[in-house]
Amino acid sequence: MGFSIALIPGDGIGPEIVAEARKVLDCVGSRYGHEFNYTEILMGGCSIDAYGVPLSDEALAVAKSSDSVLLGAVGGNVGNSRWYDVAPNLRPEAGLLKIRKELGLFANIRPAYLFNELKGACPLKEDIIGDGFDMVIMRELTGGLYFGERHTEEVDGVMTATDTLTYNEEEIRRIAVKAFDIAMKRNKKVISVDKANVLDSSRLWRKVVAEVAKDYPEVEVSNMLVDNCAMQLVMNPGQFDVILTENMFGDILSDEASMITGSIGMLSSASLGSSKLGLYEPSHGSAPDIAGKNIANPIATILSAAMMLRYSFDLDKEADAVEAAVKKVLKDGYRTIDIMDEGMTQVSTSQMGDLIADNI
Ligand SMILES: NC(=O)c1ccc[n+]([C@@H]2O[C@H](COP(=O)([O-])OP(=O)(O)OC[C@H]3O[C@@H](n4cnc5c(N)ncnc54)[C@H](O)[C@@H]3O)[C@@H](O)[C@H]2O)c1
Ligand SMILES: CC(C)[C@H](C(=O)O)[C@@H](O)C(=O)O
Ligand SMILES: [Mg+2]
Repeated sequence: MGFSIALIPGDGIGPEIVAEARKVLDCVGSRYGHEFNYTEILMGGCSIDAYGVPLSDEALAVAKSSDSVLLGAVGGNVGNSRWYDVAPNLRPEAGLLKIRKELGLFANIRPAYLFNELKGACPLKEDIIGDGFDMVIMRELTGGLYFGERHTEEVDGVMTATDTLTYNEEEIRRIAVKAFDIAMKRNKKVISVDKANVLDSSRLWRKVVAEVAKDYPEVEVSNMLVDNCAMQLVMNPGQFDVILTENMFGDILSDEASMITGSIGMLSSASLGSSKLGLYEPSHGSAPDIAGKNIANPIATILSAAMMLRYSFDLDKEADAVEAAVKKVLKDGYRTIDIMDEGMTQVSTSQMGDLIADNI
């Protein structure tokens, strides 16, 4: 079968890791008889340099008309880059927020899974990790602080900046439904994470989640405050199956969870809406500190491509093949530097991509 993929390499390590995911997809294509047609588009700093905007209308139109979108990462060194000395909607990250909003991708699924082979790269003690770590963060992606009204102004001679956090019950309901649906396919346990001791939006969040829970009597549901959750993740990670949370809490907690899997270079993600069109990207950023060195871990992007096969194209056995190839390569002892451990063989970004592709 043929599938169209909008490919967004982006900035920093983006082009390096996307090239490896494409290599793996091409192997899947020839092994299983599918044709993946790529159209490369610019987003982020590279688009600002070329067109003066982080995402052009033309690029957005290509993404909208594709079967799926695969992204590396966008952005540069925030404290030290010409891309950030401008209005917020002209910064590299604005392109990412725009594509998420325009494509209606309100559900960001971030699976945090510790491969047995990487237990040595996990910073937690063995007795804390126990049998392993396998959970999903269901992060709301098109609401909250990222999309609220904001401005900076001088008030009584003092510079004052404002961001607003708004959720309506429809936005909460649709992401809660996604979380409960995924829990039904897993261990039937949802922990909804909020800050209901302080925020009105979190109080509404709790109320709506409780309503949705009534439709899923088999799912065990509880609430947890976000600060406690940050602590519980490192103290007792095994208690989590599905975390359901709002946009910014999910952003922060997913970076934390990634380290339990060994490295942020292991955490894949899928951003979905109500159609088959999804955006697939690693959870990490453009890593300017290691860009251009061929040392970045491409596995998060490769596993994101596997999620694309599964969710956007319904190619389950092909997705299984990619995940199995990643596991085999780790089992054979190959590691990029971020997950390197004693007695293992260190490989580059492109060597890791070759090894995974060879194992499809
Ligand atoms: N989806 C995205 O496009 C996305 C996501 C997060 C951050 N960003 C952007 O990326 C830029 C850099 O942000 P940051 O430095 O805070 O976060 P980052 O995730 O880019 O990097 C954090 C640390 O993790 C390391 N790292 C990240 N990915 C890695 C990989 N695949 N293999 C090995 N090591 C890896 C980096 O070297 C760095 O030390 C910022 O402009 C930020 O806005 C973009
Ligand atoms: C770059 C930034 C806008 C983005 C986010 O916060 O959503 C990133 O950190 C992520 O996790 O995808
Ligand atoms: Mg993030």
